[in-house]
Amino acid sequence: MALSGKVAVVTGGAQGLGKGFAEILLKNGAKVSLFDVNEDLGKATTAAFEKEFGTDNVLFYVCDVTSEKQFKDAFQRTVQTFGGIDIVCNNAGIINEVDWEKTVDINLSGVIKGTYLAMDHMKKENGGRGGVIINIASLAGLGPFPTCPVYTATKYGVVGFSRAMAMASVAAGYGVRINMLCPTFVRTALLNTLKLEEQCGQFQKLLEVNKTFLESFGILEVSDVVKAFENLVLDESQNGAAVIVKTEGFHYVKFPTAEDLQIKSKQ
Ligand SMILES: NC(=O)C1=CN([C@@H]2O[C@H](COP(=O)(O)OP(=O)(O)OC[C@H]3O[C@@H](n4cnc5c(N)ncnc54)[C@H](O)[C@@H]3O)[C@@H](O)[C@H]2O)C=CC1
Ligand SMILES: CCCCCC(=O)/C=C/C=C\C/C=C\C/C=C\CCCC(=O)O
Repeated sequence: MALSGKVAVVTGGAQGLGKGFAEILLKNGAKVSLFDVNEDLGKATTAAFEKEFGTDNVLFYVCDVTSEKQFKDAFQRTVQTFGGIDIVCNNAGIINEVDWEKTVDINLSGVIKGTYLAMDHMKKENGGRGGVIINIASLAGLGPFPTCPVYTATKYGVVGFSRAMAMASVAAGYGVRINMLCPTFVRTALLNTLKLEEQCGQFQKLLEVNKTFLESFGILEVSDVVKAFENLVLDESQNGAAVIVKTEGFHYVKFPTAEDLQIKSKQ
């Protein structure tokens, strides 16, 4: 998909990976609407992007992905201003094994809400232009991260939901591709939460497990994941596939496709 002139939404775009995804989309000539619950950080990131990429190309909405109303309004206002949506990246995520319901609300329900709202605007049967939805999972969506069982569950949920939606999109002829990104550890603010008792609760004492995992997988830079993201947005050939990002590089995980399961498109 050529990105120039396309319209993108990135949730959790104020910092970390979301900010990196937004920046590469802007560099490729897309218009980007950032949704984030952190107003101060969101405004600061938007101001920096406006300076570099122009005020007509960036929007920011204060939006908590757990709020259906805020999320719906932010999508609607983006469409009103930019004229449609072609790319959505459901990226907002947290780790909180104590308030684990909040983790499920943001990491899984937030991705489901974001995907359904994106589909409302993008699917061809509603007059949308089609496009791509990239849901940010984790390597912990493909294998267990023992100190964060609920985080792991949400990321497995993101992978399962996205695979099913990718096939539903083919069957229904929505014209929207869905992919998942599964990075190992990345140097962002999220990584610091691993040390915090209020976030990790009973699992905080298993610091040795974290140490073993961190030593085994290493730590990626945001730019490593951004490269994989850019490739995934541009490559239209792999609906329903996940991309793993490790320190060695990135590669597709091949799941059975809609075609393999003999799912036919309505159109
Ligand atoms: N950092 C890592 O090691 C890895 C991160 N991931 C995933 O990447 C995604 C982004 O993570 P990072 O950039 O590392 O985190 P981060 O903590 O640096 O950034 C997360 C952003 O999401 C926003 N956010 C949090 N709750 C929100 C809500 N309810 N509504 C809207 N925005 C909200 C925050 O304000 C922040 O701007 C997450 O889904 C995370 O699970 C996946 C694998 C590894
Ligand atoms: C606080 C940041 C840590 C959590 C962020 C995150 O999502 C990082 C995950 C890192 C590693 C993944 C954890 C478990 C993976 C277990 C097995 C993977 C098997 C699959 C494979 O290696 O291909």
